[in-house]
Amino acid sequence: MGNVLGKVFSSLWGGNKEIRILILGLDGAGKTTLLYRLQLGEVVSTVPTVGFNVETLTYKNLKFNVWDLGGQTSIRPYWRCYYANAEAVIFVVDSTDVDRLSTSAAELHTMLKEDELKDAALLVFANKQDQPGALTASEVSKQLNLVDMKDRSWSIMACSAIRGDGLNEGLDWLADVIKEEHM
Ligand SMILES: Nc1nc2c(ncn2[C@@H]2O[C@H](COP(=O)(O)OP(=O)(O)OP(=O)(O)O)[C@@H](O)[C@H]2O)c(=O)[nH]1
Ligand SMILES: [Mg+2]
Repeated sequence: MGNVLGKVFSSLWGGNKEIRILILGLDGAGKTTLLYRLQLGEVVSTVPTVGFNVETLTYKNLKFNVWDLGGQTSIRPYWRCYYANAEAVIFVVDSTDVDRLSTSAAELHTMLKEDELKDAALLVFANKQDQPGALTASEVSKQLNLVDMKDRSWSIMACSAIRGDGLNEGLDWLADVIKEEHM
């Protein structure tokens, strides 16, 4: 029964349409760790991403095509090559990297000014909550000026890509927003 309903709803939302999602954020924020934690359910060892990783994730009947882009300063200018048709951005922040929160905020707001992303939902992950000294989600939210953001669906979630906490809560929010926009 659940399966039948699932299929009905799945066709209502465009069936197997892949939903393009970008994972962005500064180098070392934990984007690649997060991607593979979500896809494989385990922690992989990573090296700094030069270029991108792309994986398909099925979550709550939605098929996400997830692009994890390298975050080093020299490759951030290439993020914009991937903006077209992105339905959502997952922006990852290292909550212990207090010195670079202003850089993170600047990159976030530069990105959000782009016309191609004007309708994209934004999920911020305040990552590395397993570390001592990690700022809370509300402290990160304040530093990123998220409350000033009008005309966009956004949310922030505290998480640890290593431990896995908070990830499903974040994706639940994203799946609900995407389903609302598709109905
Ligand atoms: N303690 C802790 N470490 C984490 C967490 N997530 C990622 N890391 C570590 O942070 C480092 C960088 O993680 P990556 O996933 O490679 O970071 P990235 O954002 O993909 O970096 P770039 O590819 O350079 O943009 C690695 O040593 C990860 O193990 C977390 O939740 N907690
Ligand atoms: Mg990476």
